[in-house]
Amino acid sequence: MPIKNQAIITRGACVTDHLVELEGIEKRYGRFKAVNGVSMAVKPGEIFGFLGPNGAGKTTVIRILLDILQPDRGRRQVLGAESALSVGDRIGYLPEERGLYKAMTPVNAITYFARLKGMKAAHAKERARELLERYGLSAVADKPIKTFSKGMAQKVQVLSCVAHDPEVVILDEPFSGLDPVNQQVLEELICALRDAGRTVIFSTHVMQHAERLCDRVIMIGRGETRFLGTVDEARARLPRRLRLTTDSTASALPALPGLEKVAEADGHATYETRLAAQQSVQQILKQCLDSGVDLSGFTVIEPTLHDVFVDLVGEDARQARTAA
Ligand SMILES: Nc1ncnc2c1ncn2[C@@H]1O[C@H](COP(=O)(O)OP(=O)(O)OP(=O)(O)O)[C@@H](O)[C@H]1O
Repeated sequence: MPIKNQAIITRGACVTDHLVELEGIEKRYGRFKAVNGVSMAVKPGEIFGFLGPNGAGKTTVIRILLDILQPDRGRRQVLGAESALSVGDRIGYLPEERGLYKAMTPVNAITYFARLKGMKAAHAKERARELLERYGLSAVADKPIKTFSKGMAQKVQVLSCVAHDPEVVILDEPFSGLDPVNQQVLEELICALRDAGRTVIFSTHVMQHAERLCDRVIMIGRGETRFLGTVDEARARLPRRLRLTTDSTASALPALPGLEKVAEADGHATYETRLAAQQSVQQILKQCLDSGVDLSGFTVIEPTLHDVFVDLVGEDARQARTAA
């Protein structure tokens, strides 16, 4: 299938190398401001993560992007168009609310959605069978969806939104409801889309998926951007930590930044300290040995995207829960 992505899109007099752009998006529901000044841009071929706790505004922003909702303020463009509706055949969208015609078979459902996006019937059916085979559903390809588990039906819905080979794929919480094996299958599908030159945007609050898949992420908390950048840039926001295991007492340890006991078992205690950006681990170990500390182990802990999420939007999540 030909790759339709254009590296550079001309929009009126303006040239942009972004497939998707949002600028200063604001949205109120009544008096409640759900989105407050979100700006972001997605480049061709990127996997881009929309991250945030429940109620952060992810679905609202995605719906604004797709012209399903109107913003109160701000500008958007998708594939060079001001309205995603005018380039709908080049977009694949998995909405947060799942829904398929239960009496249909997966082959017919995928064929139906591909035809709505402009594919010829025979080609759409061939593509449906090929996808079902590739993603482990060929044995049930001709069974009614009403006999499927929730996860199987969700896989069919994901395949329905990529069957027409869209340039941009937008998936709202695609991993929710899938077991670990099918989460892995979905990760493979997202990587296959990226390898074929497609652009994928997905929302999630499970950081491990974003950490493994995303080139860049936006973290939203209570409608506001808390972070925008690469996964490495996100992780670099937090210090590495050094974990030390010893049977010496805490008072024997040298004064280390943020030192705290994190575990105790069989006469050994484990402590953690923060490492400064360029600080050498050897230097701290030497300090310990010079102080007569009997170390039985040490580990350097790199911050994860989950740690950054908790640090940046954990408070937003707690406040949203209190307000609910
Ligand atoms: N139609 C609506 N009317 C009033 N408030 C709404 C409406 N839709 C969403 N909201 C509120 O706007 C905020 C953002 O909702 P949104 O669904 O965009 O968040 P989200 O990040 O996708 O959340 P989740 O991860 O739970 O799906 C929430 O506080 C939600 O209650």
